[in-house]
Amino acid sequence: MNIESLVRTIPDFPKKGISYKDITPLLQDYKVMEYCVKKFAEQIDSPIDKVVGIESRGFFFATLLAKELKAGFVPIRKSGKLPYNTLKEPYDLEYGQDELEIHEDAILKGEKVLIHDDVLATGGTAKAACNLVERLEGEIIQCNFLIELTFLEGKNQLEGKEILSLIKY
Ligand SMILES: O=P(O)(O)OC[C@H]1O[C@H](OP(=O)(O)OP(=O)(O)O)[C@H](O)[C@@H]1O
Ligand SMILES: Nc1ncnc2[nH]cnc12
Repeated sequence: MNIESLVRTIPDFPKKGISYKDITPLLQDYKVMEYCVKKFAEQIDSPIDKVVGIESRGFFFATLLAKELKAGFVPIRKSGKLPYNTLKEPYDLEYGQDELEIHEDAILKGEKVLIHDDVLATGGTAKAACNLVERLEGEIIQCNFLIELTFLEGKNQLEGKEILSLIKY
């Protein structure tokens, strides 16, 4: 299946100079979503306790993947959205700055964690997510992404982590 053809590139969104990868066409077909979930799942060879999805586009596949892997789902959200006690991590992204949060009881010490997001760009977001999981003493088994913008070298931020991306630009 050619999933790359279902990613739409929007020039100068949300800021001039950014070539935005829009995954919404890919989400419109449940067979494509099934295919992606299968592709992710077949490259995870140890049991997973929690799949962590990063707000907001990371949530789409993280919940599907959690169900497929018979794991729990944990949201990492942007500042001020989670209602209970949280841990916070500031981060930089390709077009700005923000802060991510996780509930303090979302991951138990030693739990095996898969981190998912739609896009790995500069890696700031994924790195902050890894820091949050590791502060809760979760063990990160893999970080996976639908899309990796290799020219931004986000992988360098995730040294020592297993990384999987279905589509690379
Ligand atoms: O590797 P980085 O340079 O950190 O960028 C990747 C992040 O940027 C996008 O999220 P965005 O902050 O645009 O939020 P959204 O998912 O809510 O649209 C994307 O979904 C990743 O989370
Ligand atoms: N170019 C891009 N397209 C979509 N999401 C992104 N997140 C960071 N950079 C992005």
